[in-house]
Amino acid sequence: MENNASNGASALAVLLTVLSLVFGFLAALRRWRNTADPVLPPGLRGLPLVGYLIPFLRQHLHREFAKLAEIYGPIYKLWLGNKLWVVISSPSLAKEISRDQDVVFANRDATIAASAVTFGGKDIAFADYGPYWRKMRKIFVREMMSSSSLDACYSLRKEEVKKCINNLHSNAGSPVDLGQLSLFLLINSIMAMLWGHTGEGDKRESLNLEFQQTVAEMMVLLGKANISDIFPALARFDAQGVERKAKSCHRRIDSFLDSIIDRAIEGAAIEKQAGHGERKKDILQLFLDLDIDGDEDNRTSTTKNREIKAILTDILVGGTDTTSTMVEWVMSELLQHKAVSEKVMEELTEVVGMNNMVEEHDLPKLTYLDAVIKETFRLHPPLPLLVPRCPSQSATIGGYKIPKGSKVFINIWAIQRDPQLWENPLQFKPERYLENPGFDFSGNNFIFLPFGSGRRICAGVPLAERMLKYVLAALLHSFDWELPEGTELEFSDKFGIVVKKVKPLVAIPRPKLSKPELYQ
Ligand code: HEM
Repeated sequence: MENNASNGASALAVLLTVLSLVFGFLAALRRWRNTADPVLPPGLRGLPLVGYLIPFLRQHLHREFAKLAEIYGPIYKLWLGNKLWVVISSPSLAKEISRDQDVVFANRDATIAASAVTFGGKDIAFADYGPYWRKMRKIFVREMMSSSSLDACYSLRKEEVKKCINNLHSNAGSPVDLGQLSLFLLINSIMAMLWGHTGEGDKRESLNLEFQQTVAEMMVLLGKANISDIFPALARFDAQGVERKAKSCHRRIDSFLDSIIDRAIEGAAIEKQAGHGERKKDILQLFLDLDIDGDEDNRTSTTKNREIKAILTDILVGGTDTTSTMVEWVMSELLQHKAVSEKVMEELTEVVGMNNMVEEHDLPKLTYLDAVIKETFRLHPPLPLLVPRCPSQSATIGGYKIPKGSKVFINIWAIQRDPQLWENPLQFKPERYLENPGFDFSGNNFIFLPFGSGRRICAGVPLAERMLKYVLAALLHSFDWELPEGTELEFSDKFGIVVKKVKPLVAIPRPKLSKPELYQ
């Protein structure tokens, strides 16, 4: 009996020991899990809705984000409706996103306006990361942005720049809105490169003008803060009419591109019949000749045209407003900094001479102008938050959890003005790039990322670099620029798809080349 009782007591003791060990182990595991499981980044919680919306609508998003980083640190979160936004403001975290975990963060989160104008995400900028995006990006970079393709359409760019310089010369002494002038110059040059030969003909000028205006309208819509993006439940009301207007722009662009493609196909067929030899191709003709899919027989021409139209739209959207905005910022900084401006002029005189117009082959020798452009990119990046990324699965960044589907912004505006990374960051000092040549647009130096980084880095860098430098060199070498009497320079900016000057830069050109014939 006694034996039985003592056996029962020891069995109970063993059971209790085992149970306490199991519970202890489980509790330890839970504690370990709690510390090992990353949490969401710090940030705003439960603020009244308006608290979130005010910075969003105030159109100073990059500045508001930089202020919040001072409170919450280099990675923080914001809830907008049920959407999680994560803002990154340090080079090491930018590297984690766009280099170390590039594939996970290689998706975009297209806004309603962007979806409406990108042919259902058939473009490069908003296509999901995957085989389609890889194929289109490869074609774009290899066929269009290669040095030989860009050299081949130089004459088309040059003609537009010459026309612009000639017009300015005819109206010399009158004030010019430099942002507008360069936007139309960029749209014209890019249209010339895209379908320069196809677009020839009587109706070209009027069609181009109409198209120019539609593209400019589309830029405004793409940059507009849209409540429907924050609260998808409200999207069907399209309260601000952004979706309706974007679709209307898209229809006009679509039908314009259709007619251009039809004319290109007809033109090529006529030339072939007439037995004309190969003539120089514009980008559209290059594209039409390409076997985009490697499966040409099984695809309709409608699908192929849709893909071509999506890419043409990308080039127009990505390449015009960004570059023309930079022309305006560089010109503003030069008007503000006379000593810098004089050095640029000296370099142009030495490299190009007063008896010549600038040519693209002069550009590599203009190293000081190059530094001026970089310094302007640092202080006024046209896309201060890049194009937001969206993780395709949950990830850990800086020890914090970033859930799948969040919208991730890299605030390069804040990084490029951070006093811990840059000496006297608010000073305009091009010499920093001469002293330290380790800065370029490749996205490898994470304190300087005007074109982004990683696999979704800007696909148009080679063209952007050439066009920006060429247009600036031509404007600066052909004219002296001065502000109209009584006006002052102003540097405040406003957020949009591209961050622009609030007050447009207006300046007066005074011809300075040795002979008037040079302007013809
Ligand atoms: C000053 C001029 C320009 C600036 C500052 C600029 C900047 C940018 C930035 C920051 C991105 C996003 C990069 C990222 O997510 O890391 C981007 C993407 C892109 N840009 Fe540009 N860009 C410029 C000119 C151009 C030009 C001239 C073109 C076309 C010819 C172009 C085409 C594109 C395309 C297609 C993408 C999407 C790339 C992708 O998602 O794979 N850009 N650009």
